[in-house]
Amino acid sequence: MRQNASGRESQSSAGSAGTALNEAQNQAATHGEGPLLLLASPGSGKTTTMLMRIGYLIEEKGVQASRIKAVTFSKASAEDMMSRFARLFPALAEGQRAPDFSTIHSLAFGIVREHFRSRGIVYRLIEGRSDSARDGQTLNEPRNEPSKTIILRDLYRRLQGEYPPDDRLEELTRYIGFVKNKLVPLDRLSEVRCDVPNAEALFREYERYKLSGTDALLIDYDDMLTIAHAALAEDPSLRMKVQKRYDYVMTDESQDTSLVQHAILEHLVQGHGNLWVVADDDQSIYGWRAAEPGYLLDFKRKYPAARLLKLERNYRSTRSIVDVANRFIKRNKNRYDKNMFTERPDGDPITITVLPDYTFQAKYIVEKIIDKGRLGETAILYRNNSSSILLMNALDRAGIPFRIKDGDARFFSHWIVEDLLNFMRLTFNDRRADVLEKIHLKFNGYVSKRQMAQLLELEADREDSVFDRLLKHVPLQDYQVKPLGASRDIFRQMSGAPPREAIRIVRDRLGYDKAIEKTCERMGYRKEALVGILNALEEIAEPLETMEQFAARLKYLEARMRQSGANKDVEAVTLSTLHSSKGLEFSRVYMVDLVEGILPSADDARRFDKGDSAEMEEAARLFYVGMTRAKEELELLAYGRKEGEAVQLSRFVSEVRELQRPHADQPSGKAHSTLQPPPTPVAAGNPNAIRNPEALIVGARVRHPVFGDGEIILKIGDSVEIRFGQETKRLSANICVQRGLLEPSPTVRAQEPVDR
Ligand SMILES: Nc1ncnc2c1ncn2[C@@H]1O[C@H](COP(=O)(O)OP(=O)(O)OP(=O)(O)O)[C@@H](O)[C@H]1O
Repeated sequence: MRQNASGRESQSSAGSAGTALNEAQNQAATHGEGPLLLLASPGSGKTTTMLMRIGYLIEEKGVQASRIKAVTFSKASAEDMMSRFARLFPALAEGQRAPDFSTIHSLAFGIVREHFRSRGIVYRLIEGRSDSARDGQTLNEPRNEPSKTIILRDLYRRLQGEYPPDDRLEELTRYIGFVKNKLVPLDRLSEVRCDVPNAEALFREYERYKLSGTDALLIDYDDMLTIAHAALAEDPSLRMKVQKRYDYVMTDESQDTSLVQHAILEHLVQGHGNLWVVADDDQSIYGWRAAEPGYLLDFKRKYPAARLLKLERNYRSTRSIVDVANRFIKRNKNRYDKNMFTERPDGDPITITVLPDYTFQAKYIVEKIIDKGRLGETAILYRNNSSSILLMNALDRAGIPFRIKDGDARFFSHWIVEDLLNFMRLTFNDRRADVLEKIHLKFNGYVSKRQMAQLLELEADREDSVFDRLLKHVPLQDYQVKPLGASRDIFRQMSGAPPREAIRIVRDRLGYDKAIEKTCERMGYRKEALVGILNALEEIAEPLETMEQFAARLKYLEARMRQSGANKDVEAVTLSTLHSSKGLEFSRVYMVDLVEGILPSADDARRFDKGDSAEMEEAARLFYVGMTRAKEELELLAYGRKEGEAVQLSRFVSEVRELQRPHADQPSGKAHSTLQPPPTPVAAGNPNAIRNPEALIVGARVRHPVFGDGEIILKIGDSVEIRFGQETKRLSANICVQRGLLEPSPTVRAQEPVDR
């Protein structure tokens, strides 16, 4: 490096890249032979250091680029590294001289191919997910690429008698990957937790199918790893051949490397031990996918000669963010101790905003974004993909360009969405038995499968509705007659209703909510998730006048989600899950839905209460990853109510609030374990008073001591217009807040409105 942090001239020529490394970076980049573990805090320049090391090895040590293997976490980061390397060392990045950046999967696949070739094994790859897999599509249909989704769906149906819903299929896929990545022996499968009934049997069936399903051996992405590992272990000539290929092996994001991946890397460096590993155990967020951060804690045992270095200086964020994030993560117990610090200025404190109700969140963010601008420097981060739906709906309505990182469009093909559209279809034409067939078990009157089959056999009558045909021609139970007659009338009344009203009628009067509840009991689904989908649909329907508009809006949003990478060249807000935000940085970050049950999840909390803190610590790390994406401004958003029920502020937000108080506890503070989810806090004076002017957002219902209950209809700067009955008042937001003049109206009062 041209110059290190201590000002000494260094021998390394990586300085040709013009970057002055600090002392720790410099030591790591110019490390000689043997294993090294570099523990790096967020924003501490680990990628920069890794690239500089490659430059150093080539320029200073005369190592041929092709003898260096740099393993990255994803294909996108391999590409990103290559382009960053090309910027730092343009002369070294061309043609044959370029170093070899790739994912561990691509490395493993190369080994697998060699192994299969030498044994004459014919194989076909199973591709990951197929969005086009629908009920009825089976394994027997010819396809170019076998799809893992279709294979698993079909095996599931064969074993369980019905198709799995998407989330169950996803859980099954995760389980299979987990077992492989953890190298779980077949006789210990039962020790791996999985919420899918008969997961173990399904796993075995899947393995059997891959061996016997077609003319060739089928392998999926996880198999690449296990097969490469086994081949290296069992075939000395292959192992030696692969070992001879690289003199230096480097891995990035190693906190998320799994056991089988570590094992492959071990084979690779067995001869020379030149393994250079960079990791941040505090950013390990893929435990559920079998990442093995514990391996890092054990690194010294595995490689007793290993050198251990730390990069603790954060170049990204202001001191306010770095200090709080550092003390926050120190509450985790299972970690290497690090002390992240920064030389950057203080900046603004982290903002904590608790809105009265979930429904205000998207509107609130939209207002903030309009107010603050700098779209390209803004990110909204969330725990679950489902959060993106209402955010994108609101941003789109406000005409704010956005891009979604790794968007997930499955919401739009969820069976709940299909159900609602079918209910609406039946209001257009209540003679369609084919539409009734899709929902006949889901509303009052409950038409059995047998009755439905009888109805379908009847000749379609031009005049009669499906209900009249049922009542006239199909034998019914006595108790069905009245509700089916009533349902016919309700469907007729619904015809032409605005979509939001129609959804409410389906839910309340046709008894869809009750049917959902029963399905949840029968199938073990999470009711909150399904109700959340219904509420999101209501929100999308809110301003629309017709059901056609509603269907078109859903189509539009789905298309928008599918082109998630759109707006690449436009100044656009980034929407991302916390997981996908790793490695990114933005001037301004909003973290949303920070309530108990989401982050941490109900499952994290349950296990934690039983004394198992692993998941809770991973949830804290995920929160930490989110916080450390922000360069200047970080706002944490929560609310007091969701889906009509009170919710509690995330314990992580309470911890941040506590850490921001003057003289908050210092290093080593409390473990997350000592903090219970807090009771919703109250303000001084009028305990219900709204204390943050930003909570006064359009649509919020408030109560004033003189004017009574009202609704905010306009807000421009400090001025808020509130409609109280027939009268509209224009008030100063700041004065109202300072004097505690407004509180949420009683429908939402139970919760604290806003806190900072
Ligand atoms: N020695 C240095 N002097 C000045 N700036 C630096 C130095 N090292 C890194 N940086 C800057 O710090 C920022 C973060 O660097 P980099 O992207 O390499 O971090 P990272 O450790 O990979 O981050 P994360 O793990 O959070 O994704 C970049 O803008 C980089 O240019």
